[in-house]
Amino acid sequence: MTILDQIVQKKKKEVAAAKLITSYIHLEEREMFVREPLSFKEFLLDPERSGIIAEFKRKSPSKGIINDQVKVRDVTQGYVAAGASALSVLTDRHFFMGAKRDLLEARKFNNIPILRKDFMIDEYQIIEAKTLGADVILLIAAILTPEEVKQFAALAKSIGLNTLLEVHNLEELERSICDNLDAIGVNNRNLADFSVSVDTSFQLAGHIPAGVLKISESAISNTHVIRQLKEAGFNGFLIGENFMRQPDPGLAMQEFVNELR
Ligand SMILES: O=C(O)c1ccccc1NCC(=O)[C@H](O)[C@H](O)COP(=O)(O)O
Repeated sequence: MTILDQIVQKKKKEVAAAKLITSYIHLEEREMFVREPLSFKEFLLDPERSGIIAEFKRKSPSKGIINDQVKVRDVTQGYVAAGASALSVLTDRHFFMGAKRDLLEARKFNNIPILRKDFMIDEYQIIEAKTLGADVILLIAAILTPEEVKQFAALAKSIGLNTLLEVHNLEELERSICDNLDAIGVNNRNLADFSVSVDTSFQLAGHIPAGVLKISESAISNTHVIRQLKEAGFNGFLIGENFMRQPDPGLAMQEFVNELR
């Protein structure tokens, strides 16, 4: 491909993103849109932090209500004080009792990367994620074609967002790997039948290419597993229910992190 072809290709992407931005963003949301997202890698690889991506999750399809008595501000600030490397905030309302305003609220009071935890199936949601103050988007291989993963990751990169690709098996991993991924997360929960096994992470660890962060997601409930996952090369650990089940999730995380040290 000639330089001119490359310039034109890049320009097409830039223009496509610009068109989406102007058609999707209301004036008052533009301020957030121009905010420079934080680097997922920088925070996850910071040895002073725990490696934990702490999730705000009121409810889930597999467990029903987990905790609907706590406030986003209290929980997320508690997580940050306990040494979280990043936050994860569910924005799906119907299945998780999440809300877009939860993400806005978490952004307002915290200065570490925030993952918009949702089911991204359209470019619109990626643009929207940035207007809500997210730094990282989630692409779930099980619900996207390889072309969509590639296209969405490229769009995210073009507007400065980090991308976490979530896989559950080798087939999903191999078919979905592409450029512009910052992290690959192995979900220990089978989203089809909700069964959980951390062995899924150990099985896929060696197949994740160097240069992207390795994240283990779901069903992590003790520090022993984290030590084993670290030995297997994982840089990040997404934890929701284990903390959210407690009346003070931030305090629960602080005790967990103390045990990890
Ligand atoms: O958690 C669920 O029941 C669930 C069901 C269907 C799709 C996604 C689901 N969870 C999203 C997640 O990935 C988890 O919230 C996240 O990894 C934290 O898991 P956990 O520590 O087990 O709460």
